[in-house]
Amino acid sequence: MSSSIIIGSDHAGFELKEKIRTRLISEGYTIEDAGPFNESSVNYVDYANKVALAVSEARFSKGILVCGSGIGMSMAANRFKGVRAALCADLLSARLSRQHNNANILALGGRLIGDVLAFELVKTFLETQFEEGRHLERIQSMDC
Ligand SMILES: O=C(CO)[C@H](O)[C@H](O)[C@H](O)COP(=O)(O)O
Repeated sequence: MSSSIIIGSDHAGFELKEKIRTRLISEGYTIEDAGPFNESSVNYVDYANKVALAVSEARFSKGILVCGSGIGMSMAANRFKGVRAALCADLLSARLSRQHNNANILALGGRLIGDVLAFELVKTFLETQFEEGRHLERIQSMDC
């Protein structure tokens, strides 16, 4: 299924972002790359803001953010209304972030996980549906 996704990183996540972007394009996804476009040191908050604003404004349904640990990206992204960014490093967390939390941004630690796990995390995140029901009221109570 083709879908429009926005992706961003900092310098520490650049290499993994490029690999994820290439893989998703090959699978038929339309990808907006928020940058950066080289490995020069940058402020991860700048790129978290670009991706999170795009998702918050519903210009993209999902986003992917990659930095060294994923922590800073998730912190920054979750400051935006309507954004539910999940930092994941295992497949069950990635699945539950979608089923229970309707996460719309996946944060990854480019210095902490390998390519194979990263691809599986992205696949799980993009292909798992939100279960709604009891979870919807909980999310709505976050007023986000
Ligand atoms: O989560 C982060 C910031 O809180 C990321 O890991 C950054 O990529 C990391 O801090 C960058 O570190 P660097 O020493 O400036 O490369």
